[in-house]
Amino acid sequence: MKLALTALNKSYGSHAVLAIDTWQIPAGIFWIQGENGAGKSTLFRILAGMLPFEGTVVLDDSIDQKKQPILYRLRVNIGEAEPLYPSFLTPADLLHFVAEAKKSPPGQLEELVQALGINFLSQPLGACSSGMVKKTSLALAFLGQPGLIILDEPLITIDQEARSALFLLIKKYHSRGVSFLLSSHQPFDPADLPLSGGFLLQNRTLVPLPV
Ligand SMILES: Nc1ncnc2c1ncn2[C@@H]1O[C@H](COP(=O)(O)OP(=O)(O)OP(=O)(O)O)[C@@H](O)[C@H]1O
Repeated sequence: MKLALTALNKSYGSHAVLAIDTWQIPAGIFWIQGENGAGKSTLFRILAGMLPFEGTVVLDDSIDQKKQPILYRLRVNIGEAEPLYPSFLTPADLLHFVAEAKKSPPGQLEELVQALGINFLSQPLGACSSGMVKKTSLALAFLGQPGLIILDEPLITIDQEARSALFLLIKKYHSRGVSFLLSSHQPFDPADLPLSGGFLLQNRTLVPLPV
């Protein structure tokens, strides 16, 4: 997987949030850091195809998000920092819907449910704790056959067991060729996760950081 951005600009009204001339990452696991309000979630939502922006985002030198939106969205998944879902839906409803939309291979959904300890499949999300909702969102982010999985603050609200399960899943999918973009205000322990590189989002652009 290779991701390349060119002349990417994003503003909310008159508030400019991102101005990235060029940025490229090869396959790997990358940590994006930045202060509160630096624009990490905005960048992640743009990369996931959820927000309009100026510029180009291209995967593997060939899949342009704006020109091949369906193919692009099959290859890029996101787990949002603070996911919000309709309260009447259950984790099972969401997981089955997304599994179908993302062309999930047989057995994948069950494997993710088991790995993340989602033993509340039929409980409406409105009655789930924030950690339960977050675990559901993390399972959703792995569904299908993505080349890139973006996880915005994946560690918030989940317990130690789920955190270990998540690190194992990231390593397993990475060994199959999936790349990851992660944000976290807490550092990742190299014993938990082998990072390929890091970037700081500052002054609306991305600066490489030593890992
Ligand atoms: N929908 C929106 N409308 C207007 N401004 C927004 C919107 N979403 C984000 N912003 C602004 O864009 C800037 C970047 O926000 P963003 O959520 O991308 O930052 P972040 O780096 O993810 O922050 P945090 O670490 O606090 O989660 C902030 O100044 C924020 O107020």
